Amino acid sequence: MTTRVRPSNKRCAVIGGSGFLGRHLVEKLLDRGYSVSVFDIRQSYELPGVAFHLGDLCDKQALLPAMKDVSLVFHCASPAPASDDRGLFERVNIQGTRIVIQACIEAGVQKLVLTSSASVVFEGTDIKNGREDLPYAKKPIDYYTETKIEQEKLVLEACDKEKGLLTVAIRPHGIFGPRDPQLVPILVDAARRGKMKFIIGDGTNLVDFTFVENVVHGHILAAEHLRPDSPICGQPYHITNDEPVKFWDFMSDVLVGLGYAAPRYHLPYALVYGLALLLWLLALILRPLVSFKPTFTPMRVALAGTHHYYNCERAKQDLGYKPVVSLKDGIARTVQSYPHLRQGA
Ligand SMILES: NC(=O)C1=CN([C@@H]2O[C@H](COP(=O)(O)OP(=O)(O)OC[C@H]3O[C@@H](n4cnc5c(N)ncnc54)[C@H](OP(=O)(O)O)[C@@H]3O)[C@@H](O)[C@H]2O)C=CC1
Ligand SMILES: CC(C)=CCC[C@@H](C)[C@H]1CC[C@H]2C3=C(CC[C@]12C)[C@@]1(C)CCC(=O)C[C@@H]1CC3
Repeated sequence: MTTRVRPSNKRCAVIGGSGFLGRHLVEKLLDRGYSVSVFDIRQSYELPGVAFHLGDLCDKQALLPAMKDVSLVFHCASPAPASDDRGLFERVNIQGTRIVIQACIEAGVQKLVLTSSASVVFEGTDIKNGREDLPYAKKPIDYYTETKIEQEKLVLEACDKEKGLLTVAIRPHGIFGPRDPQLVPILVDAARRGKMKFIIGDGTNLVDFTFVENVVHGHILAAEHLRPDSPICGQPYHITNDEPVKFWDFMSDVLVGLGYAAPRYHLPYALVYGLALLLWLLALILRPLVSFKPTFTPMRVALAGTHHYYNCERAKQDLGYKPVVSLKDGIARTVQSYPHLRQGA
């Protein structure tokens, strides 16, 4: 007879642990006394107490060693939204997530926490104080979002108390913070190329930007509340800073903090959206001949010119969630962490 070793409650694996959010999560888990295995396609750092397993999450045989004796798995790997590669998103976010679930079951993992996205309900039009019961977007704004929807459904449907795998999904929005390779670098690049002079629309649209440590806090609370008798099993949770801010005020605070001018001139939303759509179509038609990536994509214009903020009451009620870093402090810490992106650096 073989006796199965019961995995320690403090052993976990972070799939995507080399990425922006993943690394912050790993650091906090270590602080809280967890031992951590990272599974990622690349290794971006070294830390005492972290075992790296490199591979593609679509390969179950590569995944299984990272889950050995692990009771809790965080899945926060995804191709970057900017890659805009439908085949890659489908392979990694949908087929790969099926494989992650199978591997969890085979390895005897008890809890799976998925990093989903609040954008799974966003169709490019206003969302004000959206709750988790909004329907999934019927027309998602891009392939990334389309596959994040399928990914979330797969993970939540896999929650099965009988089989012993409990699942939950965290839906963050607009994650920012030190080491983010997307938001601040894209913004600074646009500013340096003189493209941050304009405000799309009237500049009053409210959006959630969430400091990375609050997102990490939400993930750990979800993991620690995930028990067979808990109402959170198989549910999605919005995790935000709970301080919706005008999109263009946030952009201005970051730009001014780094020594760049704030955007000043207004452009009508419909005009910019129309132009972005035209450019996108042109890039699609010309793809066999030339490859160019416009800065203004319809998706980015929609994100920059509409309201999209979410209610996180459910996380407060069920997880005891409360942001641990305010928006003001989050922006200050972020700005301070990018000395190389300052004007003139
Ligand atoms: N950043 C944001 O504002 C938001 C992010 N999210 C979600 O949060 C999660 C983390 O995002 P973020 O930290 O910003 O992203 P990152 O790209 O920084 O991190 C993702 C990590 O996963 C790795 N990865 C990608 N494909 C595979 C694969 N096939 N096998 C193994 N590892 C892989 C990436 O490697 P490589 O870099 O080489 O591709 C990277 O190290 C994602 O699921 C994202 O959808 C949700 C809402 C908002
Ligand atoms: C809350 C949330 C989901 C934020 C999205 C983060 C990014 C998508 C944005 C970060 C920098 C933004 C940006 C633009 C669009 C949205 C971002 C990429 C523009 C391209 C919008 C058009 C411009 O005027 C230039 C902007 C550069 C920065």
